[in-house]
Amino acid sequence: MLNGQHYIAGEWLNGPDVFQADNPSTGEKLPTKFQHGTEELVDQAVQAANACAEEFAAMLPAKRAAFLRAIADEIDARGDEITEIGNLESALPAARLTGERGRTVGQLRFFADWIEEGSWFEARIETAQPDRQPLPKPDIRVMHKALGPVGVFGASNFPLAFSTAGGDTASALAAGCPVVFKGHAAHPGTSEVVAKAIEAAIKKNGMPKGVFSLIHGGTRKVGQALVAHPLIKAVGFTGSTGGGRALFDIAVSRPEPIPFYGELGSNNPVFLMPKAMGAKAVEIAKGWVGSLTMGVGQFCTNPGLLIALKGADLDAFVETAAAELGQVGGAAMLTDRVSSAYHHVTDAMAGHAKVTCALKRRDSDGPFEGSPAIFRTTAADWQANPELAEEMFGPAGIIVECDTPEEMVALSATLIGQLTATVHMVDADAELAGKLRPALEKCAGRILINGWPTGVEVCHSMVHGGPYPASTDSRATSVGSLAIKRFIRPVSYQAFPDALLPEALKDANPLNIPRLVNGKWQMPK
Ligand SMILES: NC(=O)C1=CN([C@@H]2O[C@H](COP(=O)(O)OP(=O)(O)OC[C@H]3O[C@@H](n4cnc5c(N)ncnc54)[C@H](OP(=O)(O)O)[C@@H]3O)[C@@H](O)[C@H]2O)C=CC1
Ligand SMILES: O=C(O)CCC(=O)C(=O)O
Repeated sequence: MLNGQHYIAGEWLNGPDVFQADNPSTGEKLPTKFQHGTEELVDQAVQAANACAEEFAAMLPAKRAAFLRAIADEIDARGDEITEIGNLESALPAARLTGERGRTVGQLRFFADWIEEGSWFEARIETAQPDRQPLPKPDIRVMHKALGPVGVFGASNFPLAFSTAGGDTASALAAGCPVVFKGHAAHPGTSEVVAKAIEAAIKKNGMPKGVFSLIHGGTRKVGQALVAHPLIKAVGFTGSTGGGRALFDIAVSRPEPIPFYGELGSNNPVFLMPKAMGAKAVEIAKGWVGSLTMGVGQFCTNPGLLIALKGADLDAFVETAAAELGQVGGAAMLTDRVSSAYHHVTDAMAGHAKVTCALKRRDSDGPFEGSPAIFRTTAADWQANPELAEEMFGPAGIIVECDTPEEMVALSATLIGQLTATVHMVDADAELAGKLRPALEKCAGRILINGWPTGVEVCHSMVHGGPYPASTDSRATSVGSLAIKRFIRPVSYQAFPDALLPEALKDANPLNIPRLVNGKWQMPK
């Protein structure tokens, strides 16, 4: 049974007004009335987070790891409830939500293992050389410490893996940062059930109450107040370029600017190499359709921009893709806003003088409907008309036709920041693919060969980010163990007596973690 309340530092609280989530499948309001957030409630949550920030940061990794694992267990224990409400609020099918839950709990357990392993501290020790000439060298040690309370914004398109206990929350808690989570109005019930799982884990593990709060929105002031709050030390965000940029501007304009890690939009260009197209255009087209339509195309990794040589192979590709897409019906998108934005951008594309429409349908008049679409243009027109590079968040792609391989290479050098870039090739395309690599390294966070970018693997070598506008900080990732780096900072300790040092830096290495000692790695016993 949902209560519709905010979860603030261990209490379930009301706000001044209420909102209801939409059921995207019917367009009707769901019954639960959720409380609006306020600036006062944001302050209450952040104050509580700040009050426990030092204790939480100083906790031994094993204790925080047990907490993360308990959250995962509590989410699993509510699996059916989460799938049921998640489906009503997002229209995502049960199988997708079950898979996303697996990714979410897997991510929490992954971070638990990672903080226990200990190399994330990046502990380095340089021992003193009192006799060094001309000056003695002091003992200097460094390790990474939690930044303090972190604000997290849930994404509409991943109600679990990029939401309440999703990647940003998991990496911030792993780092030792209390989290104040701003829920997405598209799935407040899903957020409430997951917050109840976190509440249970807090109680079972004796965590301080301020370590996690969920505050619903209902008004933009909530998110703005969270980013502007003087005690918030960093923000994690997944969403639109416009929303992310507005909040980024607040974060960096504060009297004390803070890091804002926004994972924003991307076209995810895919280069179809000529020899690969000659050998398997139909197979590649089928793969593209699968990736393009996954989750009604509502992935920031959706491959929405294809670049290929014009000719018979490309025509066969488009024919296959259009036929395959003909089998994929339109479906309800996440929100009215997402669906309206999709229709707006695809209508503009279809009406553009420099674009040919290879496929565009509207399968129903439902307010949240989104149907597949394919557009074609030339490389010259694509480059001369920047509006053709606008992200189409949904199951739509634009194919850019090049006259020559040289034109493909030239186009690659004009790409703006991307989460991913993909090359489909066979061995005989290696020379051309090699020429693309420098430009793709420059624009993208992840480069794939013969794969599809949807479905980000949670692992140690993942980068889910990229140069702006794909993200607001190209040095960061929001998925994988490197994500913890966003919420920690290095502190050096000079000439500290052993007893005053944090555990990670004590001579005896009580945490048994890898450390760089006088320039040489010492591995745990
Ligand atoms: N990069 C990605 O992965 C994603 C991109 N998108 C893109 O975003 C579009 C809209 O989807 P949505 O998920 O709602 O993303 P938004 O960016 O609109 O919203 C994300 C979160 O940020 C808040 N927010 C947005 N703008 C502001 C602002 N100016 N001030 C304060 N808070 C703000 C929203 O609050 P509130 O709910 O109150 O508006 C919400 O909590 C999609 O059509 C798609 O283009 C969507 C999902 C993922
Ligand atoms: O492709 C994925 O698995 C993740 C995509 C993503 O981060 C997003 O759509 O927000």
